[in-house]
Amino acid sequence: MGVCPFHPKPHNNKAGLITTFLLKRRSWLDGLYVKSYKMRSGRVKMPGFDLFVVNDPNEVRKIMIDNVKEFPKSDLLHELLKPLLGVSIFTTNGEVWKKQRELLRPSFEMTRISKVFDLMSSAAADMMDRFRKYEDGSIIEVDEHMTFVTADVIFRTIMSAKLDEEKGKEILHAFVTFQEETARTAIRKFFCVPQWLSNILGENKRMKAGEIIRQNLSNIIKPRYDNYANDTHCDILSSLLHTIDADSNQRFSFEEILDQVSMLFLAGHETTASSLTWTLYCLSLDQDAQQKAYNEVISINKDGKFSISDIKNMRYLTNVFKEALRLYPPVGFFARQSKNDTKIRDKVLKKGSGVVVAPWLIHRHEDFWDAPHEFRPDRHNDDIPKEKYMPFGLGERICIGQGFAMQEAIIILANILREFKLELKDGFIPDVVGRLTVRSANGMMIKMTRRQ
Ligand code: HEM
Repeated sequence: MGVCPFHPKPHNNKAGLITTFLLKRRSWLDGLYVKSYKMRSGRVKMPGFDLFVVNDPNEVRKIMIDNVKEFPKSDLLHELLKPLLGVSIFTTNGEVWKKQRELLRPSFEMTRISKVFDLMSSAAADMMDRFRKYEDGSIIEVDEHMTFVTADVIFRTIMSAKLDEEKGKEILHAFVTFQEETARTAIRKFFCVPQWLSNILGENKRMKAGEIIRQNLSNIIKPRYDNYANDTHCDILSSLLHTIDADSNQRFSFEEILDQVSMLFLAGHETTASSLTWTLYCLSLDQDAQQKAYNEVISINKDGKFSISDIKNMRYLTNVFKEALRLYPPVGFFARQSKNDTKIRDKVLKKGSGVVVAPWLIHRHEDFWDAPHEFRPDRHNDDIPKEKYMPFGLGERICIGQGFAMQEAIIILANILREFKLELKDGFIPDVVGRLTVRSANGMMIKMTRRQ
């Protein structure tokens, strides 16, 4: 038996068009219904878009691995994220994507070296100092802390810069606005709301938020770009600055580098922050799992600085994190489109139709899991087929930062658990919303008490 963390209750029946519009404007999870967690595939018809949701493992394999060229990343996703990410690896396709992935690969090999581990550990140490400033037993909104520390890790590892608290607040606030407005823009596009109305309803606000984030990143990157020959840093930005494009034999332009860094900032902090907040939530609900994780952490290292091998040996804590990723996959859906007319199961798809593989549904599918909504870290003692568990994606578009994120998450969790006992604030229920990532709209209120 495991505890059953909160998730939005699905509707009994498929909602009508207007209801769908109103519900999904807030969160796409609000539009799900009971059958969504049982079906192998389903079709969502909207005035401006035809969408196929695919849960069936064989079809998922075709879309994400065997036939991946037929199901590129969606143009709509690219268009929606462009104000922030420009033309970067997360949304590009074909040769452009291939080249960008090649360009970034060596930087991520760097994440295995101890320098990155040390940078993550120092960001975690600063986070612990922030927690220690609260009175013992305070109720703390931990989501804000997880967002800050993960953004700080990205700043330190990618740009060798510490995230300053004031600037941090400005960037993270702009990012929340960007997320909320992007989800709304998507729904407006599905329902053919005209562009002029969309601009009034939030599109301008969204553009402004994207600009604020890019301007802040640009302020750090530009001096280093202009003076790249003397750049002695050993970070991901430095490797981007020194890379020569094999085709043009030129350095990457400032805009190209800004696009990649903005993308790494988005993909690298938002997802990890979401997963850490949900892990702290699950551990606060499941005191037995928390005690087991705590025992493991102190049996490995009671009071010293954690080493890379300490972190690797935290098997149970890793299972806890994986189980939180199952229940609350930060990237709740993967957006693709069909390149040609095609067929999925018995359904005919027209060229350009939207195809969605949704870990949120697959990870909670009734045919694939026992007690799908329960938190049971021990499930991960067994191998789980990758078509049924894919928090980091699948196939050639799999997350490039997976190793980075796993290492970072365990460092942060181990530091918190060793020093604090976590309990959910009495009566607190998270407001689970699906936007670009799966987050709690009312934060995460946790009582943190010092362990003696
Ligand atoms: C718990 C944390 C994370 C989760 C759950 C996660 C999840 C994912 C998923 C599901 C995808 C594939 C999306 C798709 O196929 O549509 C992806 C792609 C990507 N992620 Fe992550 N991610 C995490 C952390 C990170 C970090 C820390 C970085 C970088 C510092 C990163 C960088 C990327 C990049 C660059 C891609 C695009 C890869 C490509 O298309 O070739 N991610 N991530």
